[in-house]
Amino acid sequence: MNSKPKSFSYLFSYLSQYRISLVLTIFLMLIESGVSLVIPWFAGQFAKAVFAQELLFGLTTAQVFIVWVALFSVQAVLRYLSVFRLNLIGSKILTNLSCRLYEHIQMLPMGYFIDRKKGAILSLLSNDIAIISHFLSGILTSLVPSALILIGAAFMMVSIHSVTGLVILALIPLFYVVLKLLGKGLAPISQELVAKQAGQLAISSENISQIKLIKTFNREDHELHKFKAKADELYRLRKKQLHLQALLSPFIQLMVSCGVLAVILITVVNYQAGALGMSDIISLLMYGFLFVRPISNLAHLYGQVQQAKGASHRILETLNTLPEPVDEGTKSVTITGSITLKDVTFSYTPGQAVIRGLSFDIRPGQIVVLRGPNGRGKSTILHLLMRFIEPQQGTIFMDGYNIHEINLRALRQQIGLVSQEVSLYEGTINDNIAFGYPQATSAEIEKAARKAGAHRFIEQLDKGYMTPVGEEGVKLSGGQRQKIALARALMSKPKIMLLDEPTSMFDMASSIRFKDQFASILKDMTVIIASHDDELVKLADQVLEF
Ligand SMILES: Nc1ncnc2c1ncn2[C@@H]1O[C@H](COP(=O)(O)OP(=O)(O)OP(=O)(O)O)[C@@H](O)[C@H]1O
Repeated sequence: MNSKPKSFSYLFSYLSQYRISLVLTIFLMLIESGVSLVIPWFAGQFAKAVFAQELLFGLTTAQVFIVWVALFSVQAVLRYLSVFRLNLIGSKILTNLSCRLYEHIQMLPMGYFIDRKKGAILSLLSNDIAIISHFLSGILTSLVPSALILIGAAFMMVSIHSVTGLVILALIPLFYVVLKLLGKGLAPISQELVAKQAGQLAISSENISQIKLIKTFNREDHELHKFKAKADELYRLRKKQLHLQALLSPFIQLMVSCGVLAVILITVVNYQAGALGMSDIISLLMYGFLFVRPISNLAHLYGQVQQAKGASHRILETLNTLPEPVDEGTKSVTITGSITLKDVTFSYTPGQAVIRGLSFDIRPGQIVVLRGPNGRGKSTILHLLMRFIEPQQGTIFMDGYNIHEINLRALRQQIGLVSQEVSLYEGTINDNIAFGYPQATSAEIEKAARKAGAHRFIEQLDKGYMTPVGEEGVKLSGGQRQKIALARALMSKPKIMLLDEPTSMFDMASSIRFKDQFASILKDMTVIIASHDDELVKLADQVLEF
């Protein structure tokens, strides 16, 4: 994994993957721009022939018009092809970059997710990525043909009449200065707008996932008020942005119109002085008008750059966050289940240790109960063993190996975890039980479900194991979800089983059955249970009090 910090230019490296397509598209654009530049020249030649009462290249007037229509048609077809191809490249960048970012986000340590709202991460993968891909493909759509037309038209004008050409060229730095001045105000607004949009997405995503809570406490009005306040903030920012953007366009229009007027004046004066012919005037005016499109394209591009800067800042911050070292740790050991903690200290917030200097030894196959009041750090210990979080001091050993030496994937493969908040995926019960072991047969799934005490309720469902559980398992009860989570953890036959309040949602009968069959359900495993349940304490070989 490349740990060198990635900068804005890294995003441009995505363009290099589409070299051939880009070269082809730029080639199409060059031809299109060439055709656009030929048209005024052709008009001038045509006018010259008409005034001289001669045939243009030996063509009749009707044939000249056919050539003209042909030139316009070629221009239209080339424009269609180049715009389509560029948008296609933009979509490919969008797909590629979002997959790359998603891959990276998945590999980030839990700390990244603890510190951020879900909506803010979703906004990275949707809003920010879309802004960047539009920018990357748009920069070429606008920059290449616009620059070419500007240079080509300026060159043609200078070659027809140097003074006129130079007046137009003098407009370019002036245009740049105006753009820069307006852009100064536009840049922070655009960046703030993108950040605020992400914030609003974060709020709505959180509210929708907490809708039950909002309804329970009749907080709809309050939440709506909060949402409206954010929406108003966004509106005010958008208004400012629109105001500046709206100023940009007439300013540019004004400058371009002044430029065209200057061309008209100069050409008329020169025509009267006999320095220019009518055909030159026609060509010069057409080249003058040709300037309008690239200049407004460049102004639009400038606005896009400001937005892209904000979006890229957040994307790069995420891409520069180091992923979990999943492939580090050379030892792919098969653990037997012995665990040692030596002077382990851990804090979520610097200076506020949740666990301080903790040491204990657990032998393979032991049942250990972590007992203590709420908030003492029982779940935190389970998360340290999973390496979701890392201790600031001390060492954790498994089978005598420092867990940093054990390959992280191999380590997690051998540990089962049933969390306090059970997470199920949208899919069937079958899919959920086989989540960590997709090659499982129906018989294996049923066996795990029986052990977890889930088989009976599953059997009673219309579609049995093929019953969809809904998003996050909403279609199942809390106890049913807990049983499925237990079956899922049992499927991979872990050597260490971590259970966080495993029976908290079980009914009395299920709870008794679980405790009665505890030894056979969790046979050959080291079991660590965080629990307040005194009945479970009776099953323990070791009780660690906090
Ligand atoms: N992601 C987090 N960020 C900051 N503090 C946290 C985080 N998770 C837990 N804590 C804090 O760490 C402490 C220990 O939490 P933990 O969940 O490990 O306790 P617990 O003993 O399992 O509690 P319970 O019996 O209620 O399940 C608590 O004070 C909690 O506020």
